[in-house]
Amino acid sequence: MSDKISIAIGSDHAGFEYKELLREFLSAYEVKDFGTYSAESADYPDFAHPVASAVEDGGFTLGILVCGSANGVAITANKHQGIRAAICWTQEIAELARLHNNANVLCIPARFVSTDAAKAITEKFIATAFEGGRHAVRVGKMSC
Ligand SMILES: O=C(CO)[C@H](O)[C@H](O)[C@H](O)COP(=O)(O)O
Repeated sequence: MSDKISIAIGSDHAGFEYKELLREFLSAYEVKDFGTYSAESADYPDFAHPVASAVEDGGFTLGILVCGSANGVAITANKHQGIRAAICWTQEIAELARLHNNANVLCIPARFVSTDAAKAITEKFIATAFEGGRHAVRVGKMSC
């Protein structure tokens, strides 16, 4: 994994513990934590929007968002024009999200994957590059 990659990370209460673990796991990278900062109940858009904006603005290479199902953070992040947020629950899905979809925000469903799986998914997502070619044509047709 390259140390030039910068990562914006965020979660709600359901993803808080996983976010903290991932932050430690990603200590070799430049990581900015956009909250939440405790396990107290919180609203996922309050963290998904800032992470998505940070990636959309070009300040960070990738984003990582964690909530219970990952649906809320993914739906929110995908409202941003420059964002391709993908829900990943296996390493294989994470690899495909990068290879084929050039996903730039990884969304992890904390209530449905183990902490070890979350780390492996994150590692795969970061380590995999976009394949381009026919996939670039398709990704280019995503915006409306
Ligand atoms: O999964 C989520 C959104 O897609 C959130 O993390 C919440 O956990 C979910 O909405 C359930 O809310 P709760 O307050 O934790 O019951």
